[in-house]
Amino acid sequence: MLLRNGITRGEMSKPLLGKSESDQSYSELSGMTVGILGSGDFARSLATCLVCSGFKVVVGSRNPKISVALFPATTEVTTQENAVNKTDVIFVAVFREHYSTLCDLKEALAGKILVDVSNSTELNHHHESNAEYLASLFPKCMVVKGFNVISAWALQSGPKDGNKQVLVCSDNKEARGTVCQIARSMGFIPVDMGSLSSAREIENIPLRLFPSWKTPLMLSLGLFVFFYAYNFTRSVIHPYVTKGEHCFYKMPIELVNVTLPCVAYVMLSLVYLPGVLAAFLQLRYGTKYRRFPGWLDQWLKHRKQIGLLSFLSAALHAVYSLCLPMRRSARYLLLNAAFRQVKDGVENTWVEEEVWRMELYISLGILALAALSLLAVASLPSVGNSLNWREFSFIQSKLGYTALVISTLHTLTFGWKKAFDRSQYKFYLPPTFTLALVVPCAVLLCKVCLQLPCVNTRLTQIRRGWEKGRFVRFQLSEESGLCTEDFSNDDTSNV
Ligand SMILES: Cc1cc2nc3c(=O)[nH]c(=O)nc-3n(C[C@H](O)[C@H](O)[C@H](O)COP(=O)(O)OP(=O)(O)OC[C@H]3O[C@@H](n4cnc5c(N)ncnc54)[C@H](O)[C@@H]3O)c2cc1C
Ligand SMILES: NC(=O)C1=CN([C@@H]2O[C@H](COP(=O)(O)OP(=O)(O)OC[C@H]3O[C@@H](n4cnc5c(N)ncnc54)[C@H](OP(=O)(O)O)[C@@H]3O)[C@@H](O)[C@H]2O)C=CC1
Ligand code: HEM
Ligand SMILES: [Cu+2]
Ligand SMILES: [Fe+3]
Repeated sequence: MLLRNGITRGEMSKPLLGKSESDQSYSELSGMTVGILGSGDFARSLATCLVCSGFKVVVGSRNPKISVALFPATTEVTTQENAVNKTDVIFVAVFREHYSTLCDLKEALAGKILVDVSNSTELNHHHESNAEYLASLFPKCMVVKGFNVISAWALQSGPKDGNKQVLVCSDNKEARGTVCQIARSMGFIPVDMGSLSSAREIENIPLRLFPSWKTPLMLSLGLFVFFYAYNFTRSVIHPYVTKGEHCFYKMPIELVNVTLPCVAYVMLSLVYLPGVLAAFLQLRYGTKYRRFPGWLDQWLKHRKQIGLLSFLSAALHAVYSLCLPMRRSARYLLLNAAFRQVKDGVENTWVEEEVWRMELYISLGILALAALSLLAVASLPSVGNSLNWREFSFIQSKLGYTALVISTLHTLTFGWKKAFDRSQYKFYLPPTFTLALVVPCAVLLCKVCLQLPCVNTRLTQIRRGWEKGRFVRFQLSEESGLCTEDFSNDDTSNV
């Protein structure tokens, strides 16, 4: 079924376009016989997918009689030697440890394409990659690395689930092309990775576990622990030590709901801090042709993950916030307050200022979350792909700063005058939101500075290629009329 798409597309274009190269390869491939050595999980899934893509499959097993029941009916299961003799392309679905047992087939395999699908068990386990090891055992074969990034499961369910890319490399260009065609016929997207020396890299890929998320995750975890400990000291230890009050019930919800928003808010500002730092560095260097320090480079690259984690924390904060009034503790506290009020004969405790403060900060919180949700949706590849880069960076940059501003207003209206209220200082520790405000406010302040006309013009010049103390590297003025100033050699910059 999967190949069908590929083939029909190829065949339909034939009458119109004449014989293009890929059409030829498609028709050459259909009905071609492909061999598989091994009868394990991977071999079975591969055979199934190859058969349903229109290939003939021959499986070479040490025990063909037993293995035959495991394969689709149209598959031929035979001895290793028989299978190898029947085809020119052979997938080696055997673990590296057993490659040497295939050495008896050396003569039969000479001149054929061997596809190494194996994975390593740990990063850089052996000094040479599995594929290079196979090539050294069979010097007369054309060894191609491929398909190891596809799990047996993904092969079986077809390329609609999971990763569709198949990374392929080989020292023989033709062999590489053939395997790419087979992958394409099966509905995968082959990615040409060049010579066999890339095999090591390709074999390491399935061993990685979210490498780009590690640092951002540690960062958010670190912030969480810090803010949680800070709040724990203020809201649980302080009342316990000073008045002997037990406030441990606050640990699962109330403390978490002070910690999470602070993590979300600080992380959001950490998404936009590196861009500001980069701009300042460019102003200082006076050129964009100088590399940023490594840590800043890494930081800039991790902004997406930091932003998504910020969104996750903010979403959790919203859910926790909605739960605040439905807790039993909240009801008891409310009833107790009501009783006290009745006893004191107070009829009305309405405080206009408090009402307005809360209405405003909740509404701002909801708006901030809405902006963050749009950012998160835009970072889905399918959505991002439908936007041009201008639209994408407009959403990411402008909407992101909007979210940061609204969050700041949310936090400020929540805090209101608490920062100036001495009773809010527990153990001399200021309220948590004041700590959370530091970095975001600094980022916003710097951003405002960068927007000042004198700074902004210089930054724009630098980003167009102008360099301090040098003549203009390229002249826009004649062709586009965009740039009429003469930027040459003015060290007395207006920054
Ligand atoms: C929920 C969420 C999801 C996110 N998802 C993504 C995502 O999917 N992908 C992603 O990349 N980020 C993502 N981010 C991170 C962040 O939104 C983007 O990195 C954003 O582009 C940062 O904007 P910025 O204005 O700080 O920086 P930048 O856009 O880097 O730069 C600021 C300004 O300087 C200009 N500029 C910068 N460098 C140059 C240069 N060398 N030459 C000329 N002009 C330059 C830009 O045009 C821009 O106007 C996400 C954030 C959040 C909160
Ligand atoms: N399972 C997966 O999801 C993926 C697996 N791979 C790779 O595919 C290869 C095979 O994996 P998988 O199918 O899961 O493994 P299995 O253990 O299920 O299958 C291995 C097969 O190798 C054959 N074989 C040939 N010679 C020997 C020997 N001397 N000793 C033992 N077995 C031998 C056996 O078939 P017979 O008895 O018929 O000869 C056996 O069925 C591995 O290199 C793996 O890294 C790659 C990507 C994903
Ligand atoms: C639907 C969205 C939101 C709702 C309903 C909401 C609600 C609340 C509530 C009720 C509080 C007070 C918590 C308490 O009493 O301890 C609060 C505090 C706070 N919120 Fe939100 N919020 C939302 C979104 C956001 C977003 C998107 C951010 C930032 C990214 C944010 C950052 C903060 C911060 C920093 C505090 C102060 C925490 C403290 O120090 O106590 N909120 N929010
Ligand atoms: Cu298929
Ligand atoms: Fe080993």
